[in-house]
Amino acid sequence: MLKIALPNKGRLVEDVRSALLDAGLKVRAANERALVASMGDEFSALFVRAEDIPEFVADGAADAGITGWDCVGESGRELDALVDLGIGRCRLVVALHPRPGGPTTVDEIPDGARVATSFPRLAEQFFRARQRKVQLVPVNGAAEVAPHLGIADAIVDLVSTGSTLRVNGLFEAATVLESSARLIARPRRELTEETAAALDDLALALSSVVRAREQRYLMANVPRDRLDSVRDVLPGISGPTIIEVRGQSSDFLAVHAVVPENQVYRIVSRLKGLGCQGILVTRIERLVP
Ligand SMILES: Nc1ncnc2c1ncn2[C@@H]1O[C@H](COP(=O)(O)OP(=O)(O)OP(=O)(O)O)[C@@H](O)[C@H]1O
Ligand SMILES: O=P(O)(O)OC[C@H]1O[C@H](OP(=O)(O)OP(=O)(O)O)[C@H](O)[C@@H]1O
Ligand SMILES: [Mg+2]
Repeated sequence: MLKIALPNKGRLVEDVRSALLDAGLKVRAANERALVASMGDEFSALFVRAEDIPEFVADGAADAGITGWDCVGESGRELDALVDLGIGRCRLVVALHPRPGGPTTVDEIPDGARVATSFPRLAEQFFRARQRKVQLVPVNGAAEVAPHLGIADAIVDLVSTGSTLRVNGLFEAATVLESSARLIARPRRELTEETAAALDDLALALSSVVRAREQRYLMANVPRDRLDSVRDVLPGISGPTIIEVRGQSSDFLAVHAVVPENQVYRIVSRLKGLGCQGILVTRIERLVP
């Protein structure tokens, strides 16, 4: 059984659970606070803090893990990202407090400025690369209040909607790292053949889920004489599937296609404009090209 380290609380828990479920892996925990659980037939889940997961995987306490890329970067450990799950999207940023004559860019941050962060390693690397000599103030969370408490001049923290920064009167000056949750494992050369093969299966299942989430399955009845125009609107994976409709007026053909989720809105109105009828859009569970 392969051991997969998963976040036990916080932002990633629900989305990770649902991605695994869509991949066919149901976590069967004895109770809410259990630290281990079985997951499908091949895996067991180990619930730990998101930020500890890279260490656990790197040290071999778990065979793989799912956690934020920010946590992996901060750990400084050599780990491979096998799948980007596209969840827990956020950015690690440098944020500043607006004040007259104060810095508005990273290059204007003066030597000796104090920077509050719970990402000291990534922050240190970032400022070193920009030749800024800042003084890091390690905090465990809520870095945004540090400038108000007078203990820091800037912060390095995670942002997604930007509302926490806004509420605290800070503005973004630079991006340190783009993050999302990844399936991680030790470098391939360190894995046994058996472990590598089981992880390939897991990576394939999860990536098929991620791909499916970005796509929709679209069906429509298309006027036969508009087929060429419809083909231009519907790319599909390898072009739309075109089906003769038995019993229906021979003026129509049924067309099925896989289309990007963010284009469904535009495609449906264009199909309508071409005289298509009975347009149906459904979710896809998994997509293996
Ligand atoms: N605002 C956000 N939007 C999207 N993803 C986020 C956001 N904040 C954090 N994350 C992601 O979720 C991961 C875990 O963060 P989370 O806040 O759940 O735990 P934590 O801050 O490490 O611990 P704690 O439970 O003590 O808050 C982060 O490492 C990051 O990858
Ligand atoms: O840009 P926003 O959408 O406002 O999100 C950013 C906030 O989210 C995270 O904190 P979280 O809510 O996880 O609380 P925490 O500080 O306890 O981890 C992060 O540390 C920011 O404070
Ligand atoms: Mg947090």
